[in-house]
Amino acid sequence: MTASSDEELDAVRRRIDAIDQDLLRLISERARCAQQVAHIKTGIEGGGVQFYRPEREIAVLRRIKDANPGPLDGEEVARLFREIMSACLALERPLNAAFLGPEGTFTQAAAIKHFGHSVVTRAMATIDEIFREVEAGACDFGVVPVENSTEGVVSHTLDLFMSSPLRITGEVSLRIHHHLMSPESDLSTIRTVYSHQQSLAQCRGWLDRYLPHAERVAVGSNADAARTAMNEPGAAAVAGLQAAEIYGLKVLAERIEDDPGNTTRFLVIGKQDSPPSGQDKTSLLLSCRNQAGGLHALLMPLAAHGVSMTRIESRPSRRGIWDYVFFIDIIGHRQDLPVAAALEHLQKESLLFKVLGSYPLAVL
Ligand SMILES: C=C(O[C@@H]1C=C(C(=O)O)C=C[C@H]1O)C(=O)O
Repeated sequence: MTASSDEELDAVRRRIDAIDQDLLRLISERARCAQQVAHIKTGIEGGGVQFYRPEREIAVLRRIKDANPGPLDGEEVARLFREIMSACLALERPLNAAFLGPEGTFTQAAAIKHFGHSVVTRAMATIDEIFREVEAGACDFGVVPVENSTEGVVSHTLDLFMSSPLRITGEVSLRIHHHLMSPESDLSTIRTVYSHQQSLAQCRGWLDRYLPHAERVAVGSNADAARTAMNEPGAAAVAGLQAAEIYGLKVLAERIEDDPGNTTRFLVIGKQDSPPSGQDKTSLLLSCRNQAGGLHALLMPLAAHGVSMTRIESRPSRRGIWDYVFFIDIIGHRQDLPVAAALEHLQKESLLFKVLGSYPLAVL
């Protein structure tokens, strides 16, 4: 390196150091503003303060993405601001979120993607337990898997909504990469593969090809699988990278999912409703009369008011053999005029009518 390029490098580094000082000062100033917000909120609302405002956070992230001058990618800057807000909110009051444990599951990764790293994540053994903890007020929010792009819907989660008073307050999509990990170093020694049943299904092609003789054992979660494999000779787990790190396993094969676009959608559940953010989604639980044209009558009001439906799932209601309920997602907030009109109309057509929640479309 020449003397002049050395000097040039030094000059740029000094500039970076000065910028970091400015950033630190600005971030601290922002954090003090968040503290003031907390103070004002407590004054106005007294005991029942809602510190976390999802619609406000989403507005901040959208604004940042729209104003982003580059060269950093929009998603990247939004992620940085997600973390700044997470830390500022924790100064007001730390949030806690129940997820499907143990440590290292994709549900935990989804919780952190949604709330940022300052959220306190609490591992639960089952999806039922997540609902119960949030219902009891022991956790502010819960994060539950609801749908996978290759394996379809997580029906247990949908079933729990039938009897729960909780609301959907957000959604998170996560790209899922599966890895084969083991205490062993050689693929040929693997006799048992542990994983969650959905993950085994998502890697079926790879497992058929490379481990055709290994037994596949379904367990409660991917992280459980990693923990089990840790102490068992000849065992391997299919799980995410975090699990390999937490349980000290060697990654024998990376990204073994059959579909490279493999994505899982998670729902954030809580007691509070999210106010309109301008770009929202509403989830409904409906059931119609068991007669010809029943479903058609349910969907008519949506079409009549120009409301788009993005998903429909049917589930047996467990009340009678032919009695089905429908989980429907539509675009718009329940308070938006066309949606409000469609919902009023729908309610008259349905036997069972429940708005599971209106929540902002995910930014990250
Ligand atoms: C600062 C506020 O409280 C929280 C923190 C936010 C932030 O750091 O930008 C935004 C929304 C709230 O979750 C607020 O309500 O404006």
